[in-house]
Amino acid sequence: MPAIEQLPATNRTKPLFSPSDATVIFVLGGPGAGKGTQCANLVRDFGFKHLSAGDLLREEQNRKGSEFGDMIKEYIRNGQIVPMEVTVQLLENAMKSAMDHENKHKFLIDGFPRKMDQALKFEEAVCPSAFTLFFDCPEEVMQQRLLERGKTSGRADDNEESIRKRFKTFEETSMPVVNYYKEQGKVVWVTATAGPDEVYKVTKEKFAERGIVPTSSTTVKSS
Ligand SMILES: Nc1ncnc2c1ncn2[C@@H]1O[C@H](COP(=O)(O)OP(=O)(O)OP(=O)(O)O)[C@@H](O)[C@H]1O
Ligand SMILES: O=c1ccn([C@@H]2O[C@H](COP(=O)(O)O)[C@@H](O)[C@H]2O)c(=O)[nH]1
Ligand SMILES: [Mg+2]
Repeated sequence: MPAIEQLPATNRTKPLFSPSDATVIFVLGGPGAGKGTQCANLVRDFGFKHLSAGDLLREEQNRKGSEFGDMIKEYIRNGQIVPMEVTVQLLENAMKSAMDHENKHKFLIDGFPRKMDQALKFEEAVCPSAFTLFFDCPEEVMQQRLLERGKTSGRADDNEESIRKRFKTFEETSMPVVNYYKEQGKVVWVTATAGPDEVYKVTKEKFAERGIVPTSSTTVKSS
């Protein structure tokens, strides 16, 4: 990728894609709320393309020759939000690739936007969002899940110190984004304390209320 100030999305003031080119659903929730878990269910049943901002950043961090690798590593370990130019560009690149090579046009953008500047820039330069799916979960529950996941995940931020920092960033920086969309009536709110199956059941019900149904339910079975 070019230097940060030369990234194409940075200076664009009209969205590259319109809502008729691509459906974008932002997926938010605290660290460990179950965003990735539920996105996997939605991909399986609804045909979405799942783009996790965290996964794209980790991929860029590990890409040989990336000029952003060291910076990303530090931000992630400290639970801070990487400068938005990098994340917005990674998402734009991934969307383009999915549209061109996989003919996918419906996106779950997981763990993004985590900060107001990202929300505004993405919608200005890449694509307006349809709505935000928000998984609401108490900190104690999320902490338990993350510590459990940390036994095997190998993630540099699944430890007590990083988790504490991630919770702080979530409350101070990411919840204002959820509230911004909530004020516009653009949040689908799901309580995520129960087990994964129950959370998914409620998610599907809320999607159905918006007319979004599993792709398999429209498939005509051949005899
Ligand atoms: N509803 C649930 N009940 C119990 N455990 C869950 C539930 N949803 C997810 N988990 C488990 O909790 C851990 C975190 O889930 P997941 O990775 O989906 O969360 P996340 O919101 O994507 O987290 P992060 O913000 O760190 O990426 C995983 O080990 C997952 O298996
Ligand atoms: O828009 C984003 C999304 C994520 N980050 C950084 O990545 C980690 C991990 O994200 P997960 O969604 O938990 O995989 C997050 O704590 C941030 O440090 C980001 O900077 N910007
Ligand atoms: Mg995740």
